[in-house]
Amino acid sequence: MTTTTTFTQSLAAAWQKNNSLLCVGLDPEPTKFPIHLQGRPDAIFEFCKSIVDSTADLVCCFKPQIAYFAAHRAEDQLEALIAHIHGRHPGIPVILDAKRGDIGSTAEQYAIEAFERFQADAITASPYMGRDSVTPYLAYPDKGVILLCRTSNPGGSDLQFLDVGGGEKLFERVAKLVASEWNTTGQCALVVGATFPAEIARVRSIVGDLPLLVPGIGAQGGDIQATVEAGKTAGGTGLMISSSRAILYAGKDEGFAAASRQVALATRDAINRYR
Ligand SMILES: O=C(O)c1cc(=O)[nH]c(=O)n1[C@@H]1O[C@H](COP(=O)(O)O)[C@@H](O)[C@H]1O
Repeated sequence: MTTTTTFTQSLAAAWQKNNSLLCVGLDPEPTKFPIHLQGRPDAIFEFCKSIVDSTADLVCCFKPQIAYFAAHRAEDQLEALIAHIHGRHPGIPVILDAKRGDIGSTAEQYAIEAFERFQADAITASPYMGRDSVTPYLAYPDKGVILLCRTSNPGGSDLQFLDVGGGEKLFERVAKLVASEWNTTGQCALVVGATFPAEIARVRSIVGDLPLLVPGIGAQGGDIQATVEAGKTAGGTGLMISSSRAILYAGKDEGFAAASRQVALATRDAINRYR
């Protein structure tokens, strides 16, 4: 009998192996690439591959954002990049950040795209179309489904802070629903922005040890100490703290990947100080 490693298990193993709660976000913007890569047809793949290879021992996961590839007709480079991560850095899970959300029949296609075409280990999705819109992703028992709860952007409050009754806010209802009713198979996680540490603490108090994807440190200015102290589990894990631009564009010339490594190392260590 073959046993498959689930996203949750891979994540837990990577937290331990690399002693890291850092997620490097792969949001490639060709205009920000070093000159020697610009104009190359495979520039997006080469840029991301260099970042991946120079940071893989420092992270608990990678998170490519699909729009940065699709906008440049570079889905084939995303496919190649995920295959490269799996081949060269086995055990490091890949989250496809796609923030999908649609009726079940369409979500089935999104699931095929994420898990069969791109071979991602987890996907980000919106919870707002309800349980049946998430079921097609949960049909892949080894994959993770990371649902938006309290996003890092200022406008996240427009809807997520609405009172849904008795003083309960919408993001709290999402946290409760996902942790108690949707996570029957242990595949779910939530997105909570680093820009709102009080809400990270609130979500942690609702969801037990559920993994939290926490973007918003680095370019968006989230505080690392406040984020870790609010979100860590009793065991000092439970978090995928994601940073994209601050790591990707740390350097400008041929030594860009080494510069990214330095920032990733400093960020991982800063996170570890508060675990
Ligand atoms: O799901 C996400 O990853 C996400 C959720 C959220 O609330 N805020 C947020 O910034 N993100 C993503 O996280 C990344 C943040 O990038 P940086 O601000 O450059 O670190 C982008 O790819 C966003 O799309």
